[in-house]
Amino acid sequence: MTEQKAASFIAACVQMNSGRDVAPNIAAAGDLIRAAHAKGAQLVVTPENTTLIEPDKKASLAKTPYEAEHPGLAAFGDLARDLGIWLVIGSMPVRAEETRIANRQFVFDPAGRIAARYDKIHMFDVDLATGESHRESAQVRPGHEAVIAATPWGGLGLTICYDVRFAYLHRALAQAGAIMLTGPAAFTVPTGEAHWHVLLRARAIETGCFMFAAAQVGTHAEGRATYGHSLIIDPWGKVLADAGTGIGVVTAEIDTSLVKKARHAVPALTHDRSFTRPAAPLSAAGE
Ligand SMILES: O=C(O)CNC(=O)[C@H](CS)NC(=O)CCC(=O)C(=O)O
Repeated sequence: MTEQKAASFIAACVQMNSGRDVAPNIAAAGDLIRAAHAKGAQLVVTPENTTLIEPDKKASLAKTPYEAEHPGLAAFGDLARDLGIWLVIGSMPVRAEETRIANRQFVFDPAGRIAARYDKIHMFDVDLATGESHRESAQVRPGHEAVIAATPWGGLGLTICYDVRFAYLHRALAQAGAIMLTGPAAFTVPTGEAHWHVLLRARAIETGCFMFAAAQVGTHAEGRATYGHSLIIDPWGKVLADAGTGIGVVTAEIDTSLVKKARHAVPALTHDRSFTRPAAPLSAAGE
């Protein structure tokens, strides 16, 4: 894959507050995607779980059809085609097997075809000090494959939410040809306040990639809250857009020549060294 193609374009992140019913979420996302297109966006990214945030696991399974029957597929494919844009649905949960779902990202090309799919690899299984607990792996079948979509502007590496904490995934994507990364999310408020900006900026800086991180925001069903602050970041780590805590759309002009510039200035992506894993800490007494 060549590193640079068409030089410059407008990208957008949609920030939304998805609820527990699929149809209104598809409609709300559609309105925001149209608003992004009206601002000139040629690539639009929506948050994790765009089509459903249903805390009840039984209900969530029941509301999550297999991909072929999911109304979001047709709706978003048609929308991408009607607007003539590259559309990334940050994730749309789909049934993967009888009792498990996949947290799947879809890239639609301007003809409305699926250009790429990615299943979230890292599962958010945590117990926060605030009492908030998540066991994503109880219902989600994790992915095993890193994916890069080919766009007219260059490779777009796909990640989802908690993946942002795993630098090696982003590094692998960049080393395999990504010059841009997606990082759609439904981040918690406490981890967002402490970690969101710094994690995303670090991934952009380490990889010399643009980062498009569209986020869920506000209060969802059963009091679940998400952090918002959708970000567009350049390869030097500069925040080009921050959506704050409202529902809406942010855009930024993406000058892909900045990728080469950042990687030329600091070629860390090509400076990997191999080393043996540490066997164990050295004893306090010393050797
Ligand atoms: O819960 C749902 O309804 C849908 N799933 C999500 O929102 C996902 C998995 S639980 N959220 C995250 O990965 C947050 C990561 C995060 O907040 C962090 O890494 O700090």
